[in-house]
Amino acid sequence: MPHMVIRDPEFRGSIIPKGTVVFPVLYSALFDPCYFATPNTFNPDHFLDASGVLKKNDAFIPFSVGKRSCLGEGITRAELFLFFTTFLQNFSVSSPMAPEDTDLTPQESGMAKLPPVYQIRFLPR
Ligand code: HEM
Repeated sequence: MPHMVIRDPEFRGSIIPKGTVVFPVLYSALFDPCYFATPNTFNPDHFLDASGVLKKNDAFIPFSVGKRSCLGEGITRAELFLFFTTFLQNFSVSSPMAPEDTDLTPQESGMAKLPPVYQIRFLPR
């Protein structure tokens, strides 16, 4: 989302004049190799410590940060939790292909990274 600076802040040695429109690029944090060992691959270890316990990753900011961060973050997190727990309680998920043969490389598409088309099998538990 575009934002406009309301003062003349200094950022990394440069003054950003009041009124300048700034586009925060969340991509630069969400794919930062300093915080994600393999930023371009599906890797749950990005969010687990050495013991397999969930850990907070400061660069995981899909809802942005600060005063104008997403107002819907709470409801979105709750919905995702309810959706996936209900879903996994009721279905077994598998792939008709061997995992190593499934290419999950995102297809670039302007503003977003879209997943490629692939098949998944859902079996009622
Ligand atoms: C996966 C789902 C969602 C993601 C990843 C997401 C992400 C974002 C991001 C990145 C922003 C911009 C923050 C900024 O400008 O710094 C934003 C703003 C906003 N989002 Fe979401 N959002 C999601 C779902 C929702 C939902 C479900 C709602 C409403 C129920 C919502 C309401 C808003 C509102 C009102 C803003 C503007 C906040 C402001 O400008 O003060 N979002 N969201």
